[in-house]
Order: sequence, then structure tokens, then C-alpha cells
Amino acid sequence: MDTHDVSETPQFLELLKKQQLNLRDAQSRKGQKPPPGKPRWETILHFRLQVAENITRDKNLYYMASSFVPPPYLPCVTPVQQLSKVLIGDLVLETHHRGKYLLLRCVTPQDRMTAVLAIAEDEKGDVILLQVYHQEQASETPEDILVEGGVVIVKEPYFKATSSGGYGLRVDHVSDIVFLPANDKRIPEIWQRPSLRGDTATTWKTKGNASFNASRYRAAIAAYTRALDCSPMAEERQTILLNRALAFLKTKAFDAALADVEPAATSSKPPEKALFRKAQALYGLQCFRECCDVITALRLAYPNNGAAKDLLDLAIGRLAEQTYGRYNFKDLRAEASRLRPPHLDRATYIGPVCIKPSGISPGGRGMFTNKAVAAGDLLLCEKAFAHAFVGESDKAKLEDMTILLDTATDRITMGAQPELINMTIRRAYTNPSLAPAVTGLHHGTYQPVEADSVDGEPVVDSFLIRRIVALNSFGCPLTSRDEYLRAAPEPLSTSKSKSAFHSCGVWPTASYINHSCDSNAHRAFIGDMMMVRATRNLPVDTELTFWYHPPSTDPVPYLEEQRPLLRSWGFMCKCAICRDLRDSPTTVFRALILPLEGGTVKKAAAVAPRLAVSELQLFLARAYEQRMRPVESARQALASLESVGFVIAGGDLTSQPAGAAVGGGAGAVVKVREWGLMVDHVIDCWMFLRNAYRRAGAAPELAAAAEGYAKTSYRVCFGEDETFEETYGYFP
Ligand SMILES: C[S@@+](CC[C@H](N)C(=O)[O-])C[C@H]1O[C@@H](n2cnc3c(N)ncnc32)[C@H](O)[C@@H]1O
Repeated sequence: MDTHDVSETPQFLELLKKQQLNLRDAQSRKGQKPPPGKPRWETILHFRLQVAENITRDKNLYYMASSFVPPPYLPCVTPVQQLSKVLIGDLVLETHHRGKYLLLRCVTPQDRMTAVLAIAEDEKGDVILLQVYHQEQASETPEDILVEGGVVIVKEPYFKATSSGGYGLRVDHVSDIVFLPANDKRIPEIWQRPSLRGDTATTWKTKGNASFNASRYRAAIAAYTRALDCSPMAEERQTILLNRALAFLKTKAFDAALADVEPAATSSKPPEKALFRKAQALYGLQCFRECCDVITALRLAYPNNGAAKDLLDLAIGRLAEQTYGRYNFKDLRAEASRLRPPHLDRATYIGPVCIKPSGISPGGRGMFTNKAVAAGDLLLCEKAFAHAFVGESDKAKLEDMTILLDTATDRITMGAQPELINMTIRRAYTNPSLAPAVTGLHHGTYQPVEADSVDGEPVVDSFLIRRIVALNSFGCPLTSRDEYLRAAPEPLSTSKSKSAFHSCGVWPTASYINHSCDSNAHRAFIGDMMMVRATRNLPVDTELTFWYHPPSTDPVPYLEEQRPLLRSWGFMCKCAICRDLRDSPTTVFRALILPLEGGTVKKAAAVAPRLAVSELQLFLARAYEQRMRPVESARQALASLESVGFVIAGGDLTSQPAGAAVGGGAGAVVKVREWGLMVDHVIDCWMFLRNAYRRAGAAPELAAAAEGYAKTSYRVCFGEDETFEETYGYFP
């Protein structure tokens, strides 16, 4: 939703078509052996040169990367011991070798492109290019994923032509590759490396500590695991587990950290470190109540632990956010402008809503109110499950953005989607307890595997996640308020350029909200937090909707309006605005003639919101205000609101005799009877009204009411109203 779709840009379309042709060509060789390739030495030398070239590449030069999505295939769910071994020479092209596995040793250092690459050999000495996707990014770890001399098992290997014209193994699912520890019995003798002298729990623990101190957490975890394999005594075992828990915390593997601290933390006299690390893991998993309980116990037993007090303060703050939706939005804004990426340490609040079968999305689910709410109420304030940020500078944009070309769906997007897919896969894989929040989201017709673990490891289907990200991710600005100000007319505008949403994220709870152009909820962003508020007064059990794609403010034909919805999400909207578009004879009639009927706008709420007309009236309200004509400005501002569905009682200045104090006495009210469509310019309409009432010398209640409605609209559009005065202070 709101992602930068470039599916109709000719140069990208051409790239996609070329790739589809290559794929078809490759498919025609399915089942064949590849022609004899370069000799082993040449393959290795060529790859080493490529790695060296990438290391010495001018770091000031950036190219926007492109990434092709191959046809989906399922992850292996058969345990390794039930698979039979094959050799490189047995592989045939464009084939998933189901029921088989390859044992490989890396014979070069790794290279990093979209995937991690290395040349690997089998036991016969044949070599092959290995491409492993969705591993930790270079920004997350200084460690190599494919280590020269390291041995891996590739389950059900997929052998295919590469985009550069060669051949290689492609591993898309994280659980389809097993990194064998050096002491693994499956490693043939010829590949075994000399063991560490002594090979005791203590030597491996010391090695783990050294790796940890060098921030090499993968290596530390592997060393601690080997130390545990050496059957240490109870006390040392506990130390090793607590050390490994800390390394897991560093890699954000909170489930694993929790499992490691649990024996010590639940013992009769839990050590301080065990309780503290348990509390940290619970915080990372957003289990704030449990986190508070553990730190409270820790503070009782160890009252001088200052770090525990700090963590308790944080956890109490998170718990208030999670339980009551109490956020300090000014702080959120300040952090979002300071932090890069703008990932805020905040909790998710799920307000008066529930998930139920939808009345709009056939056979699907939707989100409903579970009690009556008023316009402006907070329904949801959700922290992203994953959020891929694209920086503001041109250099950052080139670094962070990728063109994602999906050969199966013909969809091309520009932005951080490949990074978002990667982050989502990694988070679901690293913390299996969090995975269902994402894997349970809508995924269209994609049929995932049923198993969620194999060989004690989680199975995360990368193509399922790709599909889920395609159907459920949101494009987002750094903050909605700043985004609005960038594009707003003077004097609000801070820039002339209008930015597209290249950053994007996955907010699983908000993903249950279905689309309607005539929506009753609105989303806004501050960093990686999404606020969803009601745009109208809603009774209990109302299905909530917001825009996936905002309705056009220009008069456009119905089918054009539907195109992005149909292409990206596979449905046509049937809301009042769309019905109106479909049934009205011409766009000209809708845009111009109808509103002028009888000199006034036909009661908009009785028909359907008309954005194009509303914008025109807003323009007039502004023009009249600039010419100091409050009566006309108020009339146009009211008309603009009515054109987007507002039903408003009172507030009109026209009926007042010239020169008289207007709007006074018993009739001095302006009251919203029904809220309309919450487009951003609604705030301006209310502010023009407030100014008109003041300038015309109307009763102060009118100006106060108009400002109150402006503030509610501001809260809906930007998620908070704590910056209202700061933003609208310029109004006289
Ligand atoms: C982000 S999901 C929304 C939640 C989804 N209904 C579910 O069951 O999880 C997007 C999908 O919901 C369905 N959908 C959303 N809005 C719709 C609408 N107005 N009419 C029909 N289907 C809709 C489409 O299948 C779309 O691809």
C-alpha cells in the first residue's frame, strides 16, 4: 500500500520482459546436464578476482540494484537423514532435486551481492557457484556467512542457469542450508580441520568469549555450542549458557536467549545475570508485563543493580503504551528525526478493535470496532514487524533502493522491498515465536508448506513471505506530518519536491484492515510506528477500512481508478465513491456540472464524496481568505467539506446582514453531524473557517469549534495533535 509501483515504466518493463524470456529459455533446458564448464582452477581464480574487484571498488560509486524474483518453490521439509546424497556431476538444470542433498565445502571467500556467493566443491573435487539468499546483511554482522573451508549441506538443491549466463545452486529458503560445525560427524575425514588443542568445554568457552569480545557473535554462539557439547560440569554449563544467551541477545535471537537463561532463571536462587538477561529477552519479544515481573524480582534480590532500574523504567513505559495507548508523540517525533533508521523503541497498542470475518473481502478477514468510537480516537498504534528505511539524500536512495522485478506477477516496485522481505524472513526465522503474526497474513492463492520446523530449525518459506510482503506491506514517509508539509501550499510548505514512499514496512495487525476509498479509518506514520485513528464516529461492530491506494483527486474514469487495486491486490472496490464513478455518465459532469446545480453543491453526503470538487472549493476558500472576504471563504470551506461527505449544521456567514456581528446569539454553532472523508485538506478547510469567523467578528464559540475540528482532523491525518500549534501557528 502506497509503495512506489513502476510496473508501467517502459525501461523497467523491458527489463522484466527480457528476464521472462531468459527464464523461458532456461526452462526449455530443464532436466538436461549443463555443457562442460571452465576447469576448476579457472572457476576459482575468476571468482577470487571478482571478490577482489568488489573489495577495491570505488565506494563513492553507487548503482541502483535490481532483483528478480524467480518462480516460487517450496522449502525442504524432509529431515536431512531421510535425504540421499548426490554429487555435483549428478545435477540437472532447472530442477529441484527433491529427496537429495549435497555436501559442499567452500573453496573461496564469500562475495556479497543480493545473495551471498562462494565457489564450493563436493567430495569428488567438482566445483559449483553457491548463491545463498536471505542471510544476515553486512550491516548486521561483520562475519562471513560462507567461510572458506566451511562445510554446508544444501537440502534438495536447486540447480539453475544464472542471470549472467553461467550455472549455479540457488538457495532461497534459510532452512535449506545447514552450516556444519567443524566437529560434525558428517564431514568427511579429508575435509576435517585440526581440532583445538585439548578440545574441552573451557577452551571452547574461552574461544567463545574471545569471539564475543570481537563482536563476532555467530562465531561466539558456535564456540559456546561446542563447549556445551563437551559435557561441562553444572556450574560451568550455566556460565556457558548465560554467555551464549548474551550472544543471542546481541543477534536479536530473543527466543534462543530466553531458552538459554530459563534453567538458571527458574532455579531456587536465580543468578542476577540470568534474571537480567531473561528480562532483556522478554523486552525484545515485547512481553512487557512479564519483563516487569522479572525485573521486579531481580530488584528485590539485588537492589543495587542500576541497569535493572533503567530497564524497569523503560518496561513500565512500554507497558503503559501497550495497555492504555499512552504515548508521548512529541518524543516519538523527536526520535524519528534523530534516529537512522528511525526505529523507535515503543510498544504496540491494540485499541477497541478485533479481527473477524469481513463483510467486504469475500472469504477473508477484516478489522472491526469492539465498542463505539469517536472521530479521532486511536484504534491502533503499531510498531513495525520489519521496516526498511530509505534515507533522504540522493546517495542514500541509490544505496538503499532496489528495483524489484517479479516475473510471476509482472509487478515492478522501486524502493526497499527486497530489504523488507529479507528483514521479515530473518525476524521470523530468528524468533519463531513471532513468526505466526506474519505467516498468518493474507497470501492470496499461494500454497505454503504445513511444517513449521525441520531438524530442530524453523522453516520459513521465503516465497510465502514475498507474497505476504507484496499484499500487506505499506509504503511510508519518515513522518506523515512532514510529508504533508513538504507538498503543502505556502506558507506551510517546506519543500517544493513531492517525495514518493520508498521506505516500507510490515505492520501485521493493521494488515487486517480492508480497503475502501470511502474509508472510516486513517493511517499515519512516525518512524516505524503506525497510528490508525477513526475518521468518523463509529458504532460498535463497524468494519474498519482505509485506503490502499488513495482515490484520485482528478476526475478519472472508473477503470483507471481501479487499476492499481486490481493489479496489486486482485479486487475492485465497490464503495460509494467507486459506484459513483462507475455510474456517472462523464467525468466532466461529475467534476463540474453537478456541483454547480442551482448555484450550490448538490448535498454531497447524499451522493458520494467528490474529491475533485472539494479541492476546487478549497482553492476558492483560500483565494477569498487572501482577499479578506471571510463570508465567501467560509462558504467555500463549508462547501469543500460537504463535497467530501461532511454534514455540518450552522457555520454559514452568508445569511447575516452586512456589517452586523455575525454568528452571534442562539444560532452561533458550527457542528459536525456526520464526518466525511478524511483527506489532508480537511484540516485547512477547518482553519479557513476559524479564520473567517474571527475576521468576520463572529461569536468566539464558532472559531473555537472550528479549531477543535481542525485539531481532530490533524490528529487523524498525522497520528498526533501535540504539534498542532507548532504547525498551524502561522494562522492569524
Ligand atoms: C492486506 S489484506 C487485508 C486482509 C484480508 N482481507 C485478510 O483476510 O487477511 C489485502 C487483501 O484483502 C482483500 N481486500 C481488501 N479490501 C478489499 C475490498 N474492498 N474488496 C474486496 N477484497 C478486499 C483482497 O484480497 C486483498 O488482496
